[in-house]
Amino acid sequence: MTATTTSCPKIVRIGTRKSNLAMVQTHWVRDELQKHFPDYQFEIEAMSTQGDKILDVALSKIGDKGLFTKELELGLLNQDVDLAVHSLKDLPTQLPEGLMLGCVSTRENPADALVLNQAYQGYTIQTLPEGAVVGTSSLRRLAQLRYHYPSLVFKDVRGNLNTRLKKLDAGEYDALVLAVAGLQRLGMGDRVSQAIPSEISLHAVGQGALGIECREGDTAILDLLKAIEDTETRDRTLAERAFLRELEGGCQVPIGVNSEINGDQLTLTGMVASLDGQQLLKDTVSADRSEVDQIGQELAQILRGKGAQAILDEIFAQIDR
Ligand SMILES: NCc1[nH]cc(CCC(=O)O)c1CC(=O)O
Repeated sequence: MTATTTSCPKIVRIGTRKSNLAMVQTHWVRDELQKHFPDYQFEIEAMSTQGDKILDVALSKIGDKGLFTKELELGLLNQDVDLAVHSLKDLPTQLPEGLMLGCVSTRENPADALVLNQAYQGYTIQTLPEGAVVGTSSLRRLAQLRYHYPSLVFKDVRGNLNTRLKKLDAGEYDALVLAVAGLQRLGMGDRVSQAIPSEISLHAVGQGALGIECREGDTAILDLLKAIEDTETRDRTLAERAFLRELEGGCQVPIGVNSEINGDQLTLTGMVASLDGQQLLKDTVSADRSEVDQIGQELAQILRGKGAQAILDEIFAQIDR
């Protein structure tokens, strides 16, 4: 018998959705981990989630709590996978018992993107003509754009990114509003006609960042995840998530944010808007970046003081949560 020289590789199983975007993101995570830990073997386990199966119903009508994450979380709890890669935007602010947000990795441009039909090239969100048909499935985008541009016509759009772009190119819409990050990650950054300024559209909590979920206290996995953590993105998105959690909103309510870090200061701007575009409440809180939860909670309290709860209660009454 000859002694073997290679030790058995440690296997880490990574759970993901099957969508193109999810697969691109997960391959990135896998490649990064592999670079840092050449002795490990990383395997990808792709699963369908509820949100991938229900494609014909407006997201805002289904409610969104865990729509894109539940199956992956079950995989973690059942020990079928060791970590799950999510678009942080789709990860609920309250995680199931026994699971935690293990790390947040680098963020792409978190802004919303204006994508135009050929006949509308050259326009911006500010110059689109009255009556132009803008497709979005997000109540947050809808409420803010209605507030600023009441003469545009808004129409729901569903399906994966390619389906949506096909509908746009076929003339069903004159423009779409999508996340810059998703288009960039899929190599379609050239379809972004405009990154919509944050004065017009505050992005979704966590937009453009990846959140990696794992079992609570799984120190072996948490040690690996430290290698791909981006601490600035982590602090910004933790403050954003604290804000959303305090308002008890999911990704399908008209709540938007913007965050930045300058030195030790973290600045968080947040807004809550009514669906008809009549009301839009907005404010900003700055504090030391170590105070992520307090920043998010304080901003939520300020907006509550201005009347945010009444706006949200009316919306919650319409959405099946
Ligand atoms: N809710 C769907 C979703 N989840 C993540 C992204 C894009 C990438 C990201 O925001 O990280 C999208 C599509 C979109 O909003 O256009």
